[in-house]
Amino acid sequence: MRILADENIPLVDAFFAELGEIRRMPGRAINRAAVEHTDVLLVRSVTRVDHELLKDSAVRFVGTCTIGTDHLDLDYFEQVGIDWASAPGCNARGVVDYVLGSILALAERSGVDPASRRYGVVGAGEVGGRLVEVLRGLGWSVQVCDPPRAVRETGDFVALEQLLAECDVISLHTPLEAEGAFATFHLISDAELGRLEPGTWLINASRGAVVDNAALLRKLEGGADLQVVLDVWEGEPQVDVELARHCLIATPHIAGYSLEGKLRGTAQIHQAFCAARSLAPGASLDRLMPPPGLQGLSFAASAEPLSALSTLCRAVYDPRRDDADFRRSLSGDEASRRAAFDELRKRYPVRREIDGLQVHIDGDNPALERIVRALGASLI
Ligand SMILES: NC(=O)c1ccc[n+]([C@@H]2O[C@H](COP(=O)([O-])OP(=O)(O)OC[C@H]3O[C@@H](n4cnc5c(N)ncnc54)[C@H](O)[C@@H]3O)[C@@H](O)[C@H]2O)c1
Ligand SMILES: O=C(O)[C@H](O)[C@H](O)COP(=O)(O)O
Repeated sequence: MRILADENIPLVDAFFAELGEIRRMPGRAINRAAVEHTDVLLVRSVTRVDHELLKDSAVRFVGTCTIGTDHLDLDYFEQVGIDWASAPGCNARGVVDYVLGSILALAERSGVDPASRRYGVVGAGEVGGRLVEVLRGLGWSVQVCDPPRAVRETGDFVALEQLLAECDVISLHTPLEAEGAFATFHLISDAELGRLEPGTWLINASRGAVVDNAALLRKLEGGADLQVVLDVWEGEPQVDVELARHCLIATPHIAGYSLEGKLRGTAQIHQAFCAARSLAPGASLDRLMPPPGLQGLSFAASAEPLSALSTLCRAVYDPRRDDADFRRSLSGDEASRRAAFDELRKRYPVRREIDGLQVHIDGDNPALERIVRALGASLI
């Protein structure tokens, strides 16, 4: 079997070497010539996989080691009988950690208690659903907008208009859908931005085009009292430098880049491939996941809960480091900025997930215990 893999997929050898011969390429360079003699194509989000790419190829399985599938033409796969798989939820926790870190940075910057804010989560699937659980676990007020779920389930869902008007922290976690009853392309544009109260925080770690970037820039240049965190951009790897400069946190699509998230992505695709071909999976992630460098933290019983929350989150991951690296790259010309966007992602440092922490509290501190549980960390 001939396997072509994006060079940024970790552990490809461990999971796929016994299944066939592996070639690697930069994801953006994968083209028709490269896939011509390929049976299995393993990609990340930067490779558009459609009729144009696959029409003369031997590809019969496409695996994307990502949550998002907006780069795949799934209708075409269906039409021509190409098996495919994505990795639902693989890096959802990493995105939650990114959003938590961003909220703490916004709170510190504005001198506001994050517990006093009203949170609005738009899209409550793998990522948004976990985020809602963590925020509610912390005892914070959360509204959820998810129209597709609202038609299927009974639950406490609100309309987007209500959420935008009533919440002062908005976090977007929808898929990017260009068409259909629940289309999300430019879900947040002039009208929606106009509904936001002064002092709102807006976070987008879903897909760039869920927010109309030009409308957002107009709003910010008009002096709107709006604090913005963007991990994803319309037209990546090209980024609107002015928009990035107006953001409190700007990062190159790394919200989900925890080590666990990346390795789970490969493992899930391996499992899906084996299931599609009725093969027994030959490798298991349990044996391949390295232990985290930071394993535990210890607090005195007198620890102030909110400051302990910051300590816990930032000990593992602080998105301001990624913001600083990205911001430095914005001073170059367009070609160097595009290259830097990809390079920062390719050379991304090892980052672990907050729920892998073990926390000891030296005595009784129920408020801090609640925080530890809400984060999904273990109390020892
Ligand atoms: N920045 C990153 O590194 C990163 C990492 C992982 C995922 N993502 C992106 O995050 C987004 C969410 O991923 P996920 O795994 O939670 O997806 P998911 O499919 O599990 O959940 C998406 C949720 O959005 C809801 N939804 C759909 N249309 C909607 C609409 N118009 N309004 C409100 N809700 C709507 C769906 O019903 C679903 O519950 C995707 O765009 C994904 O590509 C980004
Ligand atoms: O969809 C996803 O899983 C994420 O957006 C993922 O982090 C994208 O990373 P990439 O495939 O671009 O490396």
